[in-house]
Amino acid sequence: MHLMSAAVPLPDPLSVTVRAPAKINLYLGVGRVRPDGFHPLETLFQAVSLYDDVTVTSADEWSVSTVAEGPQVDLSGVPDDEDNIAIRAGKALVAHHGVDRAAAIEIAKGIPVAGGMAGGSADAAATMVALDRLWNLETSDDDLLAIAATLGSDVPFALVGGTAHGTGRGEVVTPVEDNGTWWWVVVFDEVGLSTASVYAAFDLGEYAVDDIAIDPARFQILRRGEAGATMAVLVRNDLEDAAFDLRQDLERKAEAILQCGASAVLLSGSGPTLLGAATDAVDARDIAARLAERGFDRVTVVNGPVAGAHVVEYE
Ligand SMILES: C[C@](O)(CO)[C@H](O)COP(=O)(O)OP(=O)(O)OC[C@H]1O[C@@H](n2ccc(N)nc2=O)[C@H](O)[C@@H]1O
Ligand SMILES: Nc1ncnc2c1ncn2[C@@H]1O[C@H](COP(=O)(O)OP(=O)(O)OP(=O)(O)O)[C@@H](O)[C@H]1O
Repeated sequence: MHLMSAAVPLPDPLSVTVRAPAKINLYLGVGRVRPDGFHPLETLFQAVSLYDDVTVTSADEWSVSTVAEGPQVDLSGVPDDEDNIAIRAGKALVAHHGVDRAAAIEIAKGIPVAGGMAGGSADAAATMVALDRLWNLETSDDDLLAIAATLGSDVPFALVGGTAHGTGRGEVVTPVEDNGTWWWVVVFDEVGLSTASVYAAFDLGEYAVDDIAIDPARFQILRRGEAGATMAVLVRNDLEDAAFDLRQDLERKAEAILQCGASAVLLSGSGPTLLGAATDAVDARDIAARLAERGFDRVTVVNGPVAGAHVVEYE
């Protein structure tokens, strides 16, 4: 697996910008909680066309600043200190190489905060790739993936992108053949939902089932690229009932998305973002327009799969 493209044009850039995608879980099977507090997962990740851009510049000390790119992004929950996962990622990379360096990190955030689309994980992945290029660290793919896993369960996938099978607590990522282009109507929420609280509600509701394995038919749908009508057969999210327990309004919202023409509705990761499945781009825009008519003002259209963290600017 090659996360990094081979050629770096110049030795000492002043700044590097890396783009990392949001993710959705087409399938999210969740088992009973493990002794370490995490839940075993069987998941199908898909990277979708909603992004955070992270720019890094060498500096005397670590800093991070964030700007919102779009009305779906409320920055109030984003730390501007060392709690920010981007700084944690930078420090983890530096520690791995045993070098004493720091950087100013600027995040242009298009992925909603605490929306279940792994925006923080995207920032962590983007920061690592950007710093690796800025300082020519030549970190191996395996090392990047290993460091990513220490930062969060979703971070390795943000490096890999595309469509992938996630196992373990989600951090073990294997690319999956996906020949389709999948269109989704994304319905954001005004209030975020904490991932840990949704997993806690999952335990409280005793929602774990014995069989979380992904059946071969789902891999076949992806391989054939049968988007559209088959999406309803493909999607599953075991965290849905737990998220609906915490936020009763989400179930009504999900019904509205179906009434507006989506062939299936799916909670994005731990929510509260909801996804409506569309057959193609035109269908997706029609569904989004109908939702807008019904007063949903935080709606966008995305497609997947798209690339994982990749350099977009090198100065
Ligand atoms: C819901 C998903 O987005 C689906 O991909 C992920 O499982 C969440 O991944 P993440 O946000 O990167 O989560 P982490 O930062 O690793 O963990 C945050 C918290 O979520 C819970 N957690 C996370 C992953 C997992 N497999 N089981 C869990 O129970 C734990 O309470 C953990 O303390
Ligand atoms: N760079 C960052 N961007 C967003 N949130 C961050 C960042 N660094 C730390 N955080 C903290 O992490 C919390 C979760 O952020 P994030 O936006 O990644 O949630 P999420 O999309 O629901 O995650 P996931 O889908 O992986 O469960 C935020 O509420 C915030 O307190």
